[in-house]
Amino acid sequence: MSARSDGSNVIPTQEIAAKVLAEVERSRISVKSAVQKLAGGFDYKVRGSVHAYSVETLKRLNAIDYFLKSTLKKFDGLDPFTRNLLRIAVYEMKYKGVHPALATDSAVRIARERGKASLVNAVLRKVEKLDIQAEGRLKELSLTYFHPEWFVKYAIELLGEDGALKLMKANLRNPPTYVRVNELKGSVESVREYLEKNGVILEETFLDEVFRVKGYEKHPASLDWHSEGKYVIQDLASCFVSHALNPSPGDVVIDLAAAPGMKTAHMAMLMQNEGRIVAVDNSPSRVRRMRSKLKQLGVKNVEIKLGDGCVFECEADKALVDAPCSSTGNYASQPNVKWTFDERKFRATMKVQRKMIANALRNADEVVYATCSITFEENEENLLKTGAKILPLPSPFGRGVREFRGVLFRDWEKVVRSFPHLHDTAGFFISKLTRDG
Ligand SMILES: C[S@@+](CC[C@H](N)C(=O)[O-])C[C@H]1O[C@@H](n2cnc3c(N)ncnc32)[C@H](O)[C@@H]1O
Repeated sequence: MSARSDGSNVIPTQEIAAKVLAEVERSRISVKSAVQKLAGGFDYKVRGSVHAYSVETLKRLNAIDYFLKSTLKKFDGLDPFTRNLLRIAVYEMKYKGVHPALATDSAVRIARERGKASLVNAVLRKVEKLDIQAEGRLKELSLTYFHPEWFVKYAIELLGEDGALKLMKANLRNPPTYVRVNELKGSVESVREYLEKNGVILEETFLDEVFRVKGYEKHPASLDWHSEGKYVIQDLASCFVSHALNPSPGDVVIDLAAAPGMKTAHMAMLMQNEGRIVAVDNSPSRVRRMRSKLKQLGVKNVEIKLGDGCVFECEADKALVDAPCSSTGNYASQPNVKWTFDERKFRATMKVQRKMIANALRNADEVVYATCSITFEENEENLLKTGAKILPLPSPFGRGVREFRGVLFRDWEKVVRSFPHLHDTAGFFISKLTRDG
């Protein structure tokens, strides 16, 4: 822990969180990676508190920036640290329940070292007196529920107003934590016993190897067996994806968007480390992460390939396309995506998704196509456009969308959807395909 220059020993959570947000903005890395990079030397409680400050601020970015832009015309032109320090202070005074004078004082103290104390003080004193005055229903919902206007409109069309509001509220909660036992390294019973002995309260799910964490003294990710790869933290709907493909020990499986390897590792476990999985991804840094993750988890039947999943060739029995997507089902754990995914990225991503589906069907007889997106276009409509034959999947969650904006999807009862507000999971779409005819 570094002492402050004024001699106090207070850990400057706001200061580190402002640095984390500036880093997320600059290098587009996740909050988790930025916290690791900038607060890795602090104990897990400090890291947890910096993470919470950063994530909670990011979740409400549109409303926080509304206050700041109403007060300071040149807000976007500020240096990244000061801009994000102001955001943290506004989060504290408007949404965290910190007394405005206290939030302002701590921000001003931090800004003083950088010669920005009077600016920060003046802005925050004005913000304190401001309320949101939204014009129109969409804008009002957007600023009240902290989602972009286009998403509010889209979610209302897809789910009705009641469903959309419930989804947006669920996106603001901390996502539930699920633990998946890695049976390549330990039995379900031994891991369960270990976690319970360490004060983790577990609840069974419909999958034998997955538990929901109901409470803990220390977060399961901070315990030794997690570093030893005996279990991973993985969303329940994400775990269902590998079961949907149902790989057997003798199979050859191709995973066309594999990094960082959570589902590859799960499939390796279901295959008891036998057969062969070819795991492809086009991101060198994510492939590096996958390599070390698979090693940590004791996975031995995987060939890792840096390549383009849209064209990669490998004859296989089964293929998984866990496609790059808008992450609209993952806003609870990745709130920064809400503010960065635009129309151009949507179009480019959907093109990749369709190419990957077509390539998977060229290489394998059975394909599972999954996304963590809630949009009809990335899911049901993509399947219509690729002309694949859809095989029925059992659903532990809900079913697909039958019709959206005049497009009919007849096979809606064969595919699976999960939603944060309905199933306490990320929003996933999961489907099983084969070649037509
Ligand atoms: C949803 S993530 C995959 C998560 C992974 N299946 C898991 O369970 O850990 C999508 C992945 O697709 C990769 N990707 C994007 N475009 C690609 C392409 N053209 N070829 C291969 N991989 C691609 C991204 O780098 C990212 O790792």
